[in-house]
Amino acid sequence: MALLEVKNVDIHYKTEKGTLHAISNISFKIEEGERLGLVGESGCGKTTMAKALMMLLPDNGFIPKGQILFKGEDLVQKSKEEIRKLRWKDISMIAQSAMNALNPVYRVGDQLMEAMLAHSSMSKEDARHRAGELFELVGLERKRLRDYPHQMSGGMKQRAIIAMALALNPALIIADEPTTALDVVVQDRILNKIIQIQREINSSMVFITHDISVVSETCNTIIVMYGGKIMEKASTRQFFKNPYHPYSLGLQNAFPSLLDMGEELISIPGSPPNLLEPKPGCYFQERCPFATDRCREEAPELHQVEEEHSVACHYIDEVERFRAEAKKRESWDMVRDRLIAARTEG
Ligand SMILES: Nc1ncnc2c1ncn2[C@@H]1O[C@H](COP(=O)(O)OP(=O)(O)OP(=O)(O)O)[C@@H](O)[C@H]1O
Repeated sequence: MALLEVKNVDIHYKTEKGTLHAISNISFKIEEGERLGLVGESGCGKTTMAKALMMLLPDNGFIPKGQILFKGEDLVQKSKEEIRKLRWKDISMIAQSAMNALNPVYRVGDQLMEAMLAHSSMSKEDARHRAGELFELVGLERKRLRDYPHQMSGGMKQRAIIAMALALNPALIIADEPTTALDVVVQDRILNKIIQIQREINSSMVFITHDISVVSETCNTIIVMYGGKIMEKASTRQFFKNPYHPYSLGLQNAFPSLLDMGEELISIPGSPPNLLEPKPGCYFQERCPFATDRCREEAPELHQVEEEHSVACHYIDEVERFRAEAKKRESWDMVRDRLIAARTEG
């Protein structure tokens, strides 16, 4: 049995303008010790998915369909109290704005101990000892336990938050852009630290990022999301060697560290779909250089293309041509022209 299995999940938000379909029919599994990267542009539903795994959706968010099975038990059906017991101890989260999550008027060490005492039967003495160990583990001096948040740099605060997320050896860690707010050198060090600890405690991890180059370095498996749907799902190795989906090809063009020296950066023209009024067909078709009438009418299912590699595109047989053409700037310029023409007509 997988540690986590997300099965046919939809997530909606009630808004003044109607129901927003943030996640549509998403399924994936995470095995013990696996690191899964959820990737996509802003607004594609990554944070919504992460919050759902912690059952921390805002009040207007709900799950009308599907199951989130953690160790075989459906989190969607659990009571608030049952979920509260799982948080931190079994599933923990390093949130996007984690650094601001520390309470400014309490010492950081006390906050760490409090989190441990609230979610386990540890004695105060054990918690104090463990807090010291954790600080050292994330690369902070023990004496920093006595600091208030304002006495720490951004990187130190983020390390303290990571210590908190790892305190009770959770089986699943959800890291939502855990280093975005930090400078690049610190980012790298902290990412390495998170993975080193994740390996030591053999937890599984969902790693959320808009930057696929981060996934290439940190994850075993990758899911590319677009408009709240899965476009491509593969082992990281497969994905970077043999990407299929035109959106994945576009993302790979847009990240410098994945390109060979000298290749130019090409961004994907246009913006993600309006999820308040989802259109039929493939969500990516407006921005896809290869879209046909079929793509405008019929939404593609996820097809398996290789072992543990699935793609939601009608034209997987044409992947060789797509790969060659997606490398050319003209292919994407043509999309830009098409979008401008559509806007002028509209
Ligand atoms: N509380 C909310 N109420 C209404 N709509 C929301 C709410 N939170 C998110 N959304 C919408 O749900 C969709 C998915 O958003 P989400 O934040 O999950 O995406 P994301 O990929 O994590 O983006 P980012 O990287 O910017 O956080 C977007 O269209 C967003 O506007």
